[in-house]
Amino acid sequence: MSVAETDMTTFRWGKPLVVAIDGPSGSGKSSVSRETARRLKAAYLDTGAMYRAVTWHCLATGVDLEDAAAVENACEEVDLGISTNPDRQQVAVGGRDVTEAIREPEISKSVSAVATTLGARAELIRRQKQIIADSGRRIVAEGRDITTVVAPDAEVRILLTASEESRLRRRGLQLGGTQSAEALQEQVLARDAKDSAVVNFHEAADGVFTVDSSDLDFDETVDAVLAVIRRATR
Ligand SMILES: Nc1ncnc2c1ncn2[C@@H]1O[C@H](COP(=O)(O)OP(=O)(O)OP(=O)(O)O)[C@@H](O)[C@H]1O
Ligand SMILES: Nc1ccn([C@H]2C[C@H](O)[C@@H](COP(=O)(O)O)O2)c(=O)n1
Repeated sequence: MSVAETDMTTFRWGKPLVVAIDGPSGSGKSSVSRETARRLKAAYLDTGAMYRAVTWHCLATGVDLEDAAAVENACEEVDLGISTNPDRQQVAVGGRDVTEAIREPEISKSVSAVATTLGARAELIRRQKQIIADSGRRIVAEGRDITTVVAPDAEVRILLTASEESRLRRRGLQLGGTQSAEALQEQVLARDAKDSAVVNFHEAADGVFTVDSSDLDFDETVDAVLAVIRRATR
C-alpha cells in the first residue's frame, strides 16, 4: 500500500474532516497547517490572510482604521478571494493579486485594528464558515478563533503553542535575521497582546488538544499534529 493510500484510509477518506488549529503568532500555525493539509489531501484556509487582505483594502482606499463603522462597512463590501490550495496560496482583493502585499510590515503593523473591530470579525467569520462548508468539510483551517468560534464543531481542534523564546527565534529566522529584538517583540508579542483583547488563543478551550512545539522541529510538529488527528478520529 502506498503512503497516499495509507493516509486516505487512516484519515477517513470520504468522511468530513475539519481540522481547526489556533495559536499565537510564530507558533507555526500557517506552515504546520499547510503541510498537514497536504498530507491529508485536504484544503487549507489561512484566516489571518483574510484579516490582512481587509487591512490592505482599508489602507489602499483610505478607510480610517480607527473608525469601527467604516472598517465594518469596508469588510462587508470588499470583494475578497482566497485560494484553499495548500500548494499555492493566492489572495485577491477586487480581482487584484495581493498575496505578497499582505505580508508587508505595514499590514502586520495595522492588522490588529481590523481584527479587533467586532463587526469586521463577524463578517469574516461568516465568510470563513462558508469556505469551510464549500470545501466539502475536508479542510485544515487556522487562525485565532477557529477552534472556538469559526468551527467549534470541527472533527479535530488543536491549540498549537510554543514558548515566547521559540516564537521570537523562529520569526527572527523567518525574516532573515534582519530585525532587532525590539522589532520582533513588537511584531510577535505586542500584536498578540492587542489581538487577545477580543479572542483567547493562549489557552485551549474544552475538548481542544494542545500541541506544544517549543522543543520540536518543524517535521516533528507536523507528526505530532497528525498523531492528534489520528487519535481523535479513530
Ligand atoms: N516546530 C518548528 N520548529 C522550528 N521552526 C518552525 C516550527 N514551526 C514553524 N516553524 C517556522 O517558524 C516560522 C513561523 O511559522 P508560521 O509563519 O507558520 O507561524 P504562525 O503561527 O502562522 O505565525 P503568524 O500567526 O504570525 O502568521 C516559519 O519560518 C516556520 O517555518
Ligand atoms: N482567525 C483569526 C486569524 C487572524 N486574526 C488576526 C490576528 C493577527 O494579528 C492577524 C493576522 O494573522 P496572521 O496572518 O499573523 O496569522 O489577524 C484573528 O484575529 N483571527
